[in-house]
Amino acid sequence: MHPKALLDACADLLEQVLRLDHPADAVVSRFFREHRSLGPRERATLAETTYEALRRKLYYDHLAPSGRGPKARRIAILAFQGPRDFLKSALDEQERRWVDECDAIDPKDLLERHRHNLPEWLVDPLKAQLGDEFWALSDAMLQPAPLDLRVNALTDKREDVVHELKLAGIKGNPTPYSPWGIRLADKPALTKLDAFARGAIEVQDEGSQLLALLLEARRGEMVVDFCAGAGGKTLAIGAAMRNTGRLYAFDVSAHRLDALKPRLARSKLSNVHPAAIAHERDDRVKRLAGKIDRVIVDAPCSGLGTLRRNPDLKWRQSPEAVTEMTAKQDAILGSAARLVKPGGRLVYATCSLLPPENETIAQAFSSAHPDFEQLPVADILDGLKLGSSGLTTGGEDGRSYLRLWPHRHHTDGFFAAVWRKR
Ligand SMILES: C[S@@+](CC[C@H](N)C(=O)[O-])C[C@H]1O[C@@H](n2cnc3c(N)ncnc32)[C@H](O)[C@@H]1O
Repeated sequence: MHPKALLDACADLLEQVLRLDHPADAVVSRFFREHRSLGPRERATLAETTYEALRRKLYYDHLAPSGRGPKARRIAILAFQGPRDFLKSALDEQERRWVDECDAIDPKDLLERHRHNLPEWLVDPLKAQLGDEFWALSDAMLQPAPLDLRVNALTDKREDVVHELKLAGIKGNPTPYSPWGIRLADKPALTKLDAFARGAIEVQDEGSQLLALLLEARRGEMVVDFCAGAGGKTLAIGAAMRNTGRLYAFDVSAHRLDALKPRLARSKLSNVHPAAIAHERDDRVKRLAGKIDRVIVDAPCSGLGTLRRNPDLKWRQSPEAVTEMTAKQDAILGSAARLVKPGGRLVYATCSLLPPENETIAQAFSSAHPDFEQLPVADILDGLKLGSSGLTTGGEDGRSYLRLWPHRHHTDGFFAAVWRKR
């Protein structure tokens, strides 16, 4: 594609994405469906430029007025993810000079907001938790996330899959925390690989794998994944159960559960039972009350731990939406807890970085449910021989909750709390 045409396409796509009225990934997918002739490299440039524009939106909004032409084109030029020579061949002389001036700006001379590129309402709660480390987090949030895979523990060994990928020209290393994980060096297409087709690998962030591990689901048990979505954790848990017992995958979104089905077919698991529920107090939930060995609530949340992948969330979320979310989280956790039988385990998890969606929900649950004893996450990680150092916070000794941060652990941001029903 001619550089000018690709830059125009970037500007068209950005014009749609920057309205922020739909999730960026949905807008990008629709754009690709409407422009079927785009090749894989062009698609990569379009997607990466879009995500870069969303990541550094405040910075680019600050620079854009000094350029000329439609705003979406100016942002597309500033955020363009491709060789500089290629970009410049799409520009006129004046635009080229402008790009050079912008490239020469020293980040040290910028206002804080143009460096961290976060909305103000998010800055204070993050600084309150991290102090000076806030800058390491905000830098990490401006980078794309690595591509992590989870090896299907039912069918394959991690070292064999690493070797198989290597033979296919794909470099990957075992992840530091999850025994199932492989972190790839690049972002290759995976769907044509035999390992993918036969269900030996799934794309899953290492942090998400750790949440599934915290459930410690065993052979023959009755387990519920209460907010299963497209089943990232369901598939990991089903394999950990060695395809025995019964694993219910509940969700209020039948559409999301539909996306689980092809993954389930590839995985060779036959112990998973997806079921759409109307709400958290659905009759199906009531019928299983007190009968379940382990329940995981991967609650709907602000998603702010995933800003590397979903940078539009920081512009589409608001303090009001977070407050609404916490009421939902509280209600879902309370209902899901009724499923757990005496001696059973309950895991509450989010991919949020905000205490009101995390520690506050967990503490309120503990206070309201004296029949649930909180288990220190660090004890579980140590028991699994995964090592807990630096992964947990809270309680007198900092061992209560799992707290993963992109800049420390190179995973998405995750929280988890665990209880045992007395
Ligand atoms: C964080 S996502 C789950 C991701 C999934 N566990 C995974 O690992 O791929 C949260 C899910 O909760 C679902 N949800 C929202 N409200 C719910 C409710 N009241 N009961 C059950 N699920 C709900 C959403 O549809 C969404 O799929």
